[in-house]
Amino acid sequence: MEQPRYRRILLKLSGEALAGPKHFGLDYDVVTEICRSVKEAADLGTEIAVVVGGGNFWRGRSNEKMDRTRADHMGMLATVINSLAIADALEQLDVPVRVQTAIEMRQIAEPYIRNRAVRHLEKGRVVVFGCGTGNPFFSTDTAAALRAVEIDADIILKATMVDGVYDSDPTKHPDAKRFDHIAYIDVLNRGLGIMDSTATSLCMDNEVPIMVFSLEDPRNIVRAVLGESIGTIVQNTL
Ligand SMILES: Nc1ncnc2c1ncn2[C@@H]1O[C@H](COP(=O)(O)OP(=O)(O)OP(=O)(O)O)[C@@H](O)[C@H]1O
Ligand SMILES: O=c1ccn([C@@H]2O[C@H](COP(=O)(O)O)[C@@H](O)[C@H]2O)c(=O)[nH]1
Repeated sequence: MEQPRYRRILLKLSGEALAGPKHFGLDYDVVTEICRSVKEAADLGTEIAVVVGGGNFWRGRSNEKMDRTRADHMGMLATVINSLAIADALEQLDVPVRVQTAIEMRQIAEPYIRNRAVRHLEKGRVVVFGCGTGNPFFSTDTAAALRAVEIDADIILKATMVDGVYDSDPTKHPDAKRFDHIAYIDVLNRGLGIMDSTATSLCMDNEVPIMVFSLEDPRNIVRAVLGESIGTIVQNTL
């Protein structure tokens, strides 16, 4: 059997990608396809924690008329909807899974308890972290960075709408150039918007590498876990 490159990963799933062709809300078939690849990756023996975005429902910063804190609370709730959908699809595929939320909602999910999350991972359960960091003015990328550091993940696999980090936003600049590798400091100095600067800084300070790759083909998750060169690696040393 093929060996996974990483002992423990933090998989950051784009919320937007879960909407599929409808571009809003959840497409359960898309969620299931992604979860098939998560199962395949888990079967390789790598421990998997998941943080999912909420962009398929709501992003606090996009709603300028609202009070930002309240809008961000709504965004965090959106991540819980996505987390529960992922948990459901994984369970239907017979993958053991637990959801933990940064804001308590005990009737729905476990509260986030770091040691408990690690224990779940050691037992081979996928752990899905909902509600981001639990604080407004942050993003799920920052939540992914924070949880990755807390659980001592080897890498953040950021599965998103683009196939890597470019020298400018490729959705706005079709001639943008993709990097195979880039240093965190260059992402920050060039102001590249693939992740927010808080998330990038947290990864840089704690030396957690990030692999950015496209979720258009969900099997990229398996390729990434096997250490194949897909997308862009962000780390300190090039
Ligand atoms: N330099 C860049 N290289 C690659 N993508 C970039 C760059 N600058 C901006 N982007 C944008 O970043 C987006 C990915 O980041 P974003 O945080 O929006 O995704 P996400 O975390 O998958 O979102 P969500 O979970 O909220 O749906 C891409 O779709 C792309 O438009
Ligand atoms: O720690 C966090 C994480 C997220 N939010 C809010 O949720 C939405 C959705 O997250 P994305 O990372 O944009 O997918 C985000 O726009 C925030 O409004 C938060 O407040 N705190």
